[in-house]
Amino acid sequence: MSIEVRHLHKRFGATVVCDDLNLDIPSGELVALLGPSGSGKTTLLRIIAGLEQPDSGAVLFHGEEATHTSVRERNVGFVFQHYALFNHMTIFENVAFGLRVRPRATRPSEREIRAKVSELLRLVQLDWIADRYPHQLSGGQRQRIALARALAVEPRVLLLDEPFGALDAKVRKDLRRWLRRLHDEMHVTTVFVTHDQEEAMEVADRIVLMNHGRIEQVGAPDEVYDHPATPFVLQFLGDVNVFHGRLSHGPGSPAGEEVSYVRPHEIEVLAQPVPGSWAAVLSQVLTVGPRTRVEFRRQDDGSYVDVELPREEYLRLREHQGLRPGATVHLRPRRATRFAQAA
Ligand SMILES: Nc1ncnc2c1ncn2[C@@H]1O[C@H](COP(=O)(O)OP(=O)(O)OP(=O)(O)O)[C@@H](O)[C@H]1O
Repeated sequence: MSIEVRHLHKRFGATVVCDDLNLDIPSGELVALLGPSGSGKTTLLRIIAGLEQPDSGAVLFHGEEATHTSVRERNVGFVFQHYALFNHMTIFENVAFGLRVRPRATRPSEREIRAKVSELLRLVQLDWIADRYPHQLSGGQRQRIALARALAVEPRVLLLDEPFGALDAKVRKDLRRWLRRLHDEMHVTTVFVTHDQEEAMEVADRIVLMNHGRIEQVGAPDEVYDHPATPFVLQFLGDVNVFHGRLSHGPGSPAGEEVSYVRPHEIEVLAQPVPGSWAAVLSQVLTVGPRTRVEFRRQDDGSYVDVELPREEYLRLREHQGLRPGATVHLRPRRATRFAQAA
């Protein structure tokens, strides 16, 4: 089921939350809505679901106008950050619920319900806890059951709002991979909201970057990371050093103020100066796992520069070049991104 969003506008009082949003989601795709808090991700998701009405604009499901159809007619499955399972029902009954409440005419038989629920519990790898109650499950297990429950009614679209937001980092990581595999098996068109760029990059086919109610860029994870359309996208997708003034680069660059962005892993640390390098003094070293983050202070203007190196590389530089706090080195950006300045 494809989803199209056309010229969507929504405001709450004076706050513009959707500012002329346009988006095409092909059938079977897994799309992440990524952006900072308040950028309008949840509102867009709720408008797609039918839980919220836009002020103007349209939502189309499979080419058909769905803007004013009810949630039920849209046949969407939801999972929220804190998905309330029914505590007095077993896991099996929780997953079966959506099928049991169907009108008699479309309700599957008891045998079909049993087969369907067992299949879904196997799919989320929790068939062995069918007889337990929600309070006997971990947070991660509960979210997997929430997904199984959403999938039971065979939704045309799956909408997930920060589904792993309340879980700890390790469980989140496991569930991301699991969601990706599940999606590859099911191919249900899925839209999921996150403010975590790593989660979006790891899970999604395409990322929709939102900022202040607008879409800044839509693209595959590599595409948005390697070719960010705006400074916002570049800064949101990872740490970056911002340099004002000219960096050394070929002739023909425009005169006047220029802003360049260089990611910490795109800076070389050299013992000797080369054209375009800056002398800098090492001020701090921080190692987290396999990566070492080194903070330098430029000698020319006193600004700070973050450099990230593989830990082994840092240890080698420390051993052979005396790279430790107080040492002077030369830094050269390997790659810089610049944006055309608004006139
Ligand atoms: N029902 C509402 N009434 C009034 N303002 C609202 C309502 N829902 C959302 N807003 C406002 O709209 C803006 C966008 O909210 P939304 O929840 O869509 O953003 P978000 O990107 O999902 O943020 P978060 O990641 O914090 O959930 C916010 O400023 C929010 O306060």
